[in-house]
Order: sequence, then structure tokens, then C-alpha cells
Amino acid sequence: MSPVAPTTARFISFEGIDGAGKSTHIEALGERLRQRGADVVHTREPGGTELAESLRELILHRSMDSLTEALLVFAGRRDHLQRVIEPALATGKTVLCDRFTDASFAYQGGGRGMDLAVLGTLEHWVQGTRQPDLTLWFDLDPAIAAQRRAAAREADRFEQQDLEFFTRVRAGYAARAASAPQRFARIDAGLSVPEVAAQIHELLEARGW
Ligand SMILES: Nc1ncnc2c1ncn2[C@@H]1O[C@H](COP(=O)(O)OP(=O)(O)OP(=O)(O)O)[C@@H](O)[C@H]1O
Ligand SMILES: Cc1cn([C@H]2C[C@H](O)[C@@H](COP(=O)(O)O)O2)c(=O)[nH]c1=O
Repeated sequence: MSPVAPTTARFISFEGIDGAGKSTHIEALGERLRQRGADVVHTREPGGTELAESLRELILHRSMDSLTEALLVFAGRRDHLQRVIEPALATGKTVLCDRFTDASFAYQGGGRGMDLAVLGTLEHWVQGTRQPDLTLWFDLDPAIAAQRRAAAREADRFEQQDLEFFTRVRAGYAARAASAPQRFARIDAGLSVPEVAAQIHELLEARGW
């Protein structure tokens, strides 16, 4: 187990349908990387800056059409990239981001049925070639995710959607993972919390992270 050089910039995103278990594991992963010498920044989307957090409130709670939703998500992402993600990576930090652009393809593309070419154009405008170095995709049966959410919290505008919506979102993630297999690592999120943690541990060990 060799320590990570503090100057090794890494961008790791966490993806999956609502309730798949991302948040449960992010802090522990950050701690693991810190112990190996990384300077870790935790952030999230929508959000991550004051402006983008304001947009998050609108996106999660106000009614709007899918193109408006996508434009707000990408506007927040631009601010987030400029103010937080790019400066952190430029100074050798490790960025752990709870959701990034794959969520736009899964939710606005898969869930809402938006044209993927339009999303691809927004992606190119907003982030150029910037992509995470690793995306941990917490893959879970939407029915199980719904049970977990119901036990955990009050639903926002996305979480109120039905199983068909989340089945399309899941398929959106699967398509995105198939298009970038080197970047995506699928986690079986249907297992217990310790078993999911073990999968993440093995994935990072295999990369020497
Ligand atoms: N492997 C697991 N088995 C059973 N319950 C779990 C598991 N992982 C997480 N949970 C529980 O499921 C609920 C949702 O988990 P969590 O908030 O981590 O999901 P999430 O993917 O971050 O959701 P969201 O993206 O909507 O914020 C929580 O109550 C959490 O304790
Ligand atoms: C980045 C991003 C997010 N969303 C949706 C997905 C989730 O339902 C919410 C965020 O809630 P969380 O509890 O913080 O996971 O936003 C989206 O539709 N499009 C996106 O690009």
C-alpha cells in the first residue's frame, strides 16, 4: 500500500439513481484517500458553489420543462467547474463529486427523454474535454432504491418520479457506462453496506489508489 503523492490530481464522480447509496460511502472514501496522502475536496452537483447551490434549489423544487432543467444543471456545472473543480485539480487535489455530467445523460436524457445530441453539445460547451478519471456507478434495482428512499427522507421533485422514470434513468447510466468503459466502474449497490464498501476498496486497490 504505497502512499498517493499529494500532487496527484484525481477527479472521481459518484453516480446512480436516487437512494442507490452514494452518500453513504463518499466520506469513507475521502478518508481512505486522505490517509494515503491525497488532499481531498468533497463536492456535489447540482451545487458545489454558492450560485450553483441556488440553482440546485430551483432544480429540485420548482416545476420546469426538461430543456430548462438541463440548461440550469449545465449553468451550475460551468460555475462549479470554474470555481471549484478546475482550480482543485490544477493544484493537485483529489475531487470527489457526488454526481456530474453522467447524471444529466441519465436523468434529462434517459428519464426525461431529452435529445442526447443536445446534451452532448452542452457537455462540450461547458466542460470541453474534462471528464472524471473514475466514475463509481452505484447500480441498483429502482424498486429497492424506492424502498430505501421511503425509509430515509421526504422526496424532492426527482424522487417523486415513478419506477418507470427510474428504470429509464438506470438505462441511461448503463448506456453511458457502455460508452466509456475505462472510466466507469459498476458497483453492485444491492449488496449490504459493508459489501459495497469492500467493492469500492477492491476497485481502488486495483488502481493503486
Ligand atoms: N447497501 C445498502 N443497503 C441498505 N440500505 C442502504 C445501503 N446503502 C445505503 N442505504 C440506505 O439507503 C438510503 C439512501 O442512501 P444514500 O443517501 O447514501 O443514497 P444516495 O445514492 O446518496 O441518494 P441520493 O442521490 O438521492 O442522495 C439511506 O437511508 C442509507 O442509509
Ligand atoms: C447532476 C444532476 C442531478 N440531477 C438530479 C438527480 C437527483 O435526483 C438530484 C440531486 O439530488 P441528490 O440527492 O444530491 O442526489 O438532481 C439531474 O437531474 N441532472 C444532473 O445533471
